[in-house]
Amino acid sequence: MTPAADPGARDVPAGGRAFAIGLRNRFRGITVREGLLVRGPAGWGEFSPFAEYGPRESSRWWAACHEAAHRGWPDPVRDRVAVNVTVPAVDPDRAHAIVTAGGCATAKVKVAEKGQDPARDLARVEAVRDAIGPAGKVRVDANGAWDPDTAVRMVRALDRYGLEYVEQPCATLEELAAVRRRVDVPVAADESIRRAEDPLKVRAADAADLVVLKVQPLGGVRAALRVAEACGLPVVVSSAVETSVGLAAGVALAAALPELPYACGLATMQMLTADVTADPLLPENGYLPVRPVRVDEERLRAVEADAAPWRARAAAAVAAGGGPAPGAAGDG
Ligand SMILES: O=C(O)CCC(=O)C1=CC=C[C@@H](O)[C@@H]1C(=O)O
Ligand SMILES: [Mg+2]
Repeated sequence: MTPAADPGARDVPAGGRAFAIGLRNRFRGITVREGLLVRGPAGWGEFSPFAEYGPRESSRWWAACHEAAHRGWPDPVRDRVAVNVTVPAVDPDRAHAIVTAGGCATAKVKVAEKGQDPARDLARVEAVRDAIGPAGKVRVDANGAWDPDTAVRMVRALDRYGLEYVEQPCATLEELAAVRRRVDVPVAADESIRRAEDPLKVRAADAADLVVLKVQPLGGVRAALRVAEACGLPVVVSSAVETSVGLAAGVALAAALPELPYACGLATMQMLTADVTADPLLPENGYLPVRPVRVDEERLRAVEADAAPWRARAAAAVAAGGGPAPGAAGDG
């Protein structure tokens, strides 16, 4: 759903509660995750667009928060969701420890970090393969940082350790398609899918074997389900590194998809140093349970931040959502 399609999504929160929670390792250039939690008749919703996102793009994040708080989600077709452990662009020892502690049969490894030597990607993926064992699955995510030649070279080199797929090796659809023709490893589109019309473009360009969908950037669970349907490609649901409140929306999407052939990127609670619930959405034996999340007042108070700037961001997002469908692409 676009924000404009749900008149209720135009309600600005009066009583939202802001949070600021540290990250265990620097991820996507940030060390603190911030956002607003809003309570409605259907439960809690999370509004946590990254700092650089303007009102138009944030309007979809607001629509997702509003859906969670005021409508709830479609019925699940499964009661648990297989997940991957997420490995930031850390040194091999740390990567090994994260995978061992993660207890998942699939690992997603960040590569192509700005300023890092490619040899560090190889060492990190080698350590991850060692930690997860020969039967485990290893996928890598370059966040669009490689040019096609570098992507082909790096994917072939990293595939020495056995890759399940490579996520967003390059920035554009044309580049993804070119890489896809030249490597045997499947290609996943992530940043290429942020708007409702994007999946059709990904298909038309033959740019990907599968797509990564995130609930907040796409404007909610129902909106993401429609994107999945329009796309016709296998879906991996991934988080935007949210509290358990935001993660629950990702789990709801994964639980409602008719097919779920890959582990999802929803085991990100362990990347944060605290949560807002007494019962965080953490994997058990590589799976997240499909269940509601109850906010714990004491835990929320321990990470609470000034809500005024966040209410202002939400108000700006609501105002921007009334216009034409948001158009700015970006990394969620
Ligand atoms: O998919 C995962 O394993 C965890 C989530 C994740 O990697 C991401 C979450 C939020 C922002 C992104 O930079 C990043 C991604 O690119 O997929
Ligand atoms: Mg990604």
